[in-house]
Amino acid sequence: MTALLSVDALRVTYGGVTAVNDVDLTVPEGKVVGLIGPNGAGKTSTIDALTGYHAPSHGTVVFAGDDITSLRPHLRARRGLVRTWQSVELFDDLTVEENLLVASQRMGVLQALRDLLLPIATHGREDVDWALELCGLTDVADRLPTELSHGRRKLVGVARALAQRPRLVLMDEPAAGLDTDESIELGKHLRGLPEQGVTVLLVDHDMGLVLSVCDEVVVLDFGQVIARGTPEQIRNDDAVVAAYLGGHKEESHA
Ligand SMILES: Nc1ncnc2c1ncn2[C@@H]1O[C@H](COP(=O)(O)OP(=O)(O)OP(=O)(O)O)[C@@H](O)[C@H]1O
Repeated sequence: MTALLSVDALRVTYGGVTAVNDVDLTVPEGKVVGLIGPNGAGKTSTIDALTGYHAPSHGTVVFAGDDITSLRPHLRARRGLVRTWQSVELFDDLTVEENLLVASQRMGVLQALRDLLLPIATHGREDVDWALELCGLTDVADRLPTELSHGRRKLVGVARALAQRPRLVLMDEPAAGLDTDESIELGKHLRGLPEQGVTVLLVDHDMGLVLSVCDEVVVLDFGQVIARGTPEQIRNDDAVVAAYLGGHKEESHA
């Protein structure tokens, strides 16, 4: 199995706080990999380091065979490594489709040349239609985000990342705030991504979602990997159970 993303000895610090310590991670192409852990375990810090939003103090990040450890976020995105955010910041005065169109525009010389040659409305249209379809949003393409349920707005956040045609999408808590039905709906869309050529690294507290959609799961606690394996192995792992029960009882949904 080819590794699309491999992370070696990643360390992330904020001043004197070590949020991620010596983490190795492999995301094989065509898989959905879960990254879970109690509050403060270092999940978002890991995503920030992998996408270039916070420079790691140690370690390497290799994507599609290239060392991207020092690459800026937009250059990683251009190579096909994109993320979603915990809070969905959509443009409320643009339609769902327009929100995706904005995301699908790639900046740079090629974009400028296309601006000269093509009407703006045609840019990225195929990618946007594809992302809308994948997330079951085609019927609300012309609606404003404020007209949608919280669950569907979260899906717009996912679709916005997909409209960039990523090879790997890192999702930071896409199920936060969703009810059970919305989470199941999201899971169906996530599970369909590998066959569309999109590999997924999924961070979420919704254990039902993570254990049902992921091929493998990595568990962090206090910035370190404490377990990795199939959902079945993780479900029965003593260290994982202890991490979630010991001192983290506030995570009733996990
Ligand atoms: N900007 C920051 N400055 C200082 N410390 C930070 C910063 N961001 C995160 N931390 C600390 O780093 C550790 C890991 O935080 P992080 O947000 O990565 O965890 P998490 O697993 O994503 O948590 P949650 O599930 O609550 O989102 C925590 O101790 C947190 O307080």
